[in-house]
Amino acid sequence: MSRKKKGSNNQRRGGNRNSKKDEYRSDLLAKSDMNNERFAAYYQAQNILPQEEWDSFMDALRTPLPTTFRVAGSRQTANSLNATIKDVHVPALNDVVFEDQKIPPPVQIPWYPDGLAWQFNVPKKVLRKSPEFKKFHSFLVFETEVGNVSRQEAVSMLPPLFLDVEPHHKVMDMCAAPGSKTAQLLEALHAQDTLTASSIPSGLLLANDSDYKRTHLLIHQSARLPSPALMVTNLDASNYPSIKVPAGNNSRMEQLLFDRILCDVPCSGDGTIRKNLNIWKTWQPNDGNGLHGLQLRILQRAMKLLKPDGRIAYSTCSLNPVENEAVIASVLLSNPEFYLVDVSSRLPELKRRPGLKTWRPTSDRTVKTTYETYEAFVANNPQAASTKLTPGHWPPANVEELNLDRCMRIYPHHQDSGGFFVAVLERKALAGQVKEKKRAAGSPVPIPGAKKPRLAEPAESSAPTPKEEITSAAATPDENLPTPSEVTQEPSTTEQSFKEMPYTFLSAQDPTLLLCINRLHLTKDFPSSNMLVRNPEGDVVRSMYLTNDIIKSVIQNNDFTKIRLTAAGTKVFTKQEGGKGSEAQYRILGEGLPVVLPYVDPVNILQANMSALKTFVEAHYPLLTSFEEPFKTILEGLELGCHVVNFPPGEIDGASLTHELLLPIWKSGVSVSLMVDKKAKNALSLRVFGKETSPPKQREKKDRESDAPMVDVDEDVKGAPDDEEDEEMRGGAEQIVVAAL
Ligand SMILES: C[S@@+](CC[C@H](N)C(=O)[O-])C[C@H]1O[C@@H](n2cnc3c(N)ncnc32)[C@H](O)[C@@H]1O
Repeated sequence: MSRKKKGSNNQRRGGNRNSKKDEYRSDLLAKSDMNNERFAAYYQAQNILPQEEWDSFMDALRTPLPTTFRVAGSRQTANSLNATIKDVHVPALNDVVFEDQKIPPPVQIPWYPDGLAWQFNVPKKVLRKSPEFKKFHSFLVFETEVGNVSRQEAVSMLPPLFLDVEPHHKVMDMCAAPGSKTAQLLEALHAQDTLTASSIPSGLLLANDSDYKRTHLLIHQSARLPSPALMVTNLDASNYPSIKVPAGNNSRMEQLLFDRILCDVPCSGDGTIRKNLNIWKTWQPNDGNGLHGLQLRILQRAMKLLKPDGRIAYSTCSLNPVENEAVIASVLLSNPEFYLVDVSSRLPELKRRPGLKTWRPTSDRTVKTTYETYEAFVANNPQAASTKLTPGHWPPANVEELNLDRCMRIYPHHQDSGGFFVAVLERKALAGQVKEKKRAAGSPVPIPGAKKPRLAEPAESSAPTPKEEITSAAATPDENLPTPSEVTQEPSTTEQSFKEMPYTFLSAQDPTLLLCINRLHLTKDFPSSNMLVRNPEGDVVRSMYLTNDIIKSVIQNNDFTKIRLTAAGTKVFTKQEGGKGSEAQYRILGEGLPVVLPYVDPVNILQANMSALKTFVEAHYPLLTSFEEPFKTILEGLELGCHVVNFPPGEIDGASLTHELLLPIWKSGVSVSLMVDKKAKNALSLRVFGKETSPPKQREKKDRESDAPMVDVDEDVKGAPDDEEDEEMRGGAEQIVVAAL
């Protein structure tokens, strides 16, 4: 393969950290090298498209994928930021001409609800050099950092949309990392959030991934929408243990079953070939063949965890029927209480093709031959038994009865997207459960490698006693982790020993908790019995987390020395050492404020204005004397510690705040500071005042350091990756403190 000249971008972005990815960047691989005879022969044999579409399909695969993003966050927040994109940014990009060429502005993806997803196709050079696009690009970068924008492939946004999640649903995301779809599910659970305050959903989202490092990436990502209803586990989804919860009001325990389950399974990922150019070089049919068994086991397990009338979305970013229709056909055969849902009238603007009813697997790397039936394959391959191919890789005899045409295939040339597959399955009402039990003993399709799932034991045994408290968001995402499409290994969760901290609920009378509630002026209805800490002694050492009732019940009734629980609830309070001479106190974390806000006594919320906001944003530790009256006197009269400030909409010097903003501050002796991390502050400054904040001046820093809080406000932000290329892998700032304006 010939390569075009290497750009200098790689060096600029920090040496060769991304060398593996950059090697295959679209501007480094000539179109003429985007060929793979095996790929073409295989998909021609599968008849995935009418012959007349083949050339446009292949052409689309050879063109770079447009940039797509989703306006994230709870509904009101997202709608508000979306209006800014539509009414401010897009008009400014409407008439951009670059090197004599008109550059098209971003457009809304037509099928995405409420126009919240966008797409644009602009060369990097334009993003760097056109002042209008440069400004828009900075806006996107900052909003992504604070979690208001999610750079996500358009097709990857699809599966959660078919689940219709509601705030009371119990939802499971079986293969969740790095978490772009988890975020969508969380947003749906939090549909009732307002611009400034978070709701506490009665349902839950259990997000799981078998890769430990990627689980922490997931935790990092989902901290963009802090939720007391989120739990993260690190387990093999194909063998996921049953979770116990009390049955109604009596003391009997029953298995927790889910209303909605997402199975976005590991796959060969050839639908991502437009951005993962190495697939051109490496593709061969056994990639998909080898994953079929794991995909099947994960989906089978999901089916056992689903409530009657519940719904599953199964998805892959692969075009291979062996990973798609073959998996669906096999599970339908062994679970007759399930059926494929006809979703053809949903998202009417989405161009899709029905699922296949015939396909021809092969284990021949060169794809010289493919086989219509398993029997034909065995007859022609003496080594058949040593391949990963099973009868379940082929269409079953009753394929016509399964409605496989209800599956959705998304092809790149139809709407300039990646390739994708989604199937929506529902479980029939209760009578089906009886059938399921009868069938379980002799399911017609053997599932390669299937194990009996473990049952969670009652929470009797004590948790391990690690030395230090670990905050759930402390992981540093690893940029060299494989992208989802590259995950082709059988999972192993046993590689790392299980060192998670225990989860201990505080007594509502815990003296430190009570002190904290008093100092922060929280109302009596604050759910103090749902506060947990994570350290072996169960004492308040540093941070306190809030969960909803169902997460509390799950934690209290299951043995988490056996279920690898890596996060639960959301961190709301953390200890703040005082400056010189003042005692330590607890403060509301920026990310926790929306959750705590409904319980902050309104009389204790300080009222500020645009001038105060400007002072807070321009300096890092502004002196009390730098504020205008009457806010200056209000600040001077405050006790030291954490307070909440309300900035109502307003204008100053041409800058405007269009929605109310509530932020935590910390008052020290002579200065006061916003308790938001640098990135959030930058995004706020850019949005309201049109400029970034400046780094602290040496002088300013020196003058105030004796007065400033001992812990920097950035203490909770660790290791956000800075690779803008890979949106699925991209983490964001951990604190979502600034709602969209
Ligand atoms: C396609 S990716 C998921 C992408 C994710 N849903 C998102 O939207 O960000 C597949 C994920 O499955 C995980 N995985 C692989 N084998 C697994 C297993 N046996 N159990 C659970 N997760 C598994 C991988 O670590 C990977 O993160």
